Amino acid sequence: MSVESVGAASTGAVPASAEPLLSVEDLKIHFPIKQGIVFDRTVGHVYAVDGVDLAVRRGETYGLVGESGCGKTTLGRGVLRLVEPTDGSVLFDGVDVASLRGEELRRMRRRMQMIFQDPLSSLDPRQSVESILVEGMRAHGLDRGRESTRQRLLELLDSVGLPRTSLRKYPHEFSGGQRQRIGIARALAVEPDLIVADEPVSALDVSVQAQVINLLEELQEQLGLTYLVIAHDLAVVRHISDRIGVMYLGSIVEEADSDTLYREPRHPYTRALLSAIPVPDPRVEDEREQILLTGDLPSPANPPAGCRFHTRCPWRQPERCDTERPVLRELGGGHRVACHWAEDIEAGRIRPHEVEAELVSAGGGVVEVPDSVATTFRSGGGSGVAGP
Ligand SMILES: Nc1ncnc2c1ncn2[C@@H]1O[C@H](COP(=O)(O)OP(=O)(O)OP(=O)(O)O)[C@@H](O)[C@H]1O
Repeated sequence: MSVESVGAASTGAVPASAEPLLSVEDLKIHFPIKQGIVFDRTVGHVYAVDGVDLAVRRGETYGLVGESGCGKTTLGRGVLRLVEPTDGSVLFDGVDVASLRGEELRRMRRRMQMIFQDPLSSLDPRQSVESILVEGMRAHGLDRGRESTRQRLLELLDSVGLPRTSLRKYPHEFSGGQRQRIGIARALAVEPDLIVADEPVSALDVSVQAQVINLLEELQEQLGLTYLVIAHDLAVVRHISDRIGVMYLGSIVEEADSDTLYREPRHPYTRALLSAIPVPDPRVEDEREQILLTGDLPSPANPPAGCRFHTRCPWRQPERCDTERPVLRELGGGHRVACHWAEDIEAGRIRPHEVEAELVSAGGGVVEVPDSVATTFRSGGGSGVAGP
């Protein structure tokens, strides 16, 4: 079963009026770059997360997508306060996470759990499944006597579709998909409200990806969970998300409900990402236009001034794009975009530049470019974001 065979996307399940469980406001996470014999000199910063605003509603799945290195994992870790933010705030259930200390922080942490990309490296190979699951319960005072703990462990195994005989086994005795189920059971063991899932299926065979995604969706329905799902794969994000935020070099450049984002992408970067996804019908595939990005992702240690995307943008307008950083602004219906020219591009008032003399047809062949139709661009480095 491929990701394509996952049930219908869960778009629009949570009303826009629903209150946010998680609000991230102008979050910045900058890592110092140290030099010197004892690394005592700060010579710069990696601007991994550089002004992110987003809100995840209760019961919703918010998908965060972007190419490798754009800051998705750092943002997820910042939300859980596994890394200290440089600036901005993270509100969980209305409480500023940075204000919490000691017991209060520990209690808040129970309510926010993380699922990791590689279950093998996130599970201790020396611990049995029982010990992995009990550890978190014990830390949060949820192991209430031998018999009820055992009952709870069996329930957890049932809920993630693992055999009850799994308790005495060790991570290496399971397949990749089963190990991810152990990771999910470990997160569920402490009864969280929010799960941050960082590339939850990208280390798995395509054949088991859909099973794990379906499991996450079923658990959400049964337990009323809220998800922040981080992925570089647009197909995974589309199928699981109610809303999607597209990240580029430390900030969100576009946000909309899942259907709207795929139907009407308004930021040049999102347009390029979506146009890179192959269409199964070969006739449509041959004829459609593809925007392939030129150049690589700039270094987050030295991001471009103005719009972070201007160095790769086919619609760049020199003065303003090079100097003025666009804010994430509302276009209506909850669709937000950080581009000065979104309306002009949509209306065709601004045409894309011809960045190279030749075009690549989506079918792969190089074609001559008539001057007037320079909407397809030859890739200089690829987007790095996978299609379905
Ligand atoms: N602890 C750290 N110290 C210094 N730089 C870091 C640290 N953690 C991450 N970075 C840098 O921050 C940037 C964003 O990294 P991050 O892992 O958040 O991106 P990502 O979008 O999740 O990419 P990937 O999908 O490859 O994990 C990268 O340039 C990375 O090298």
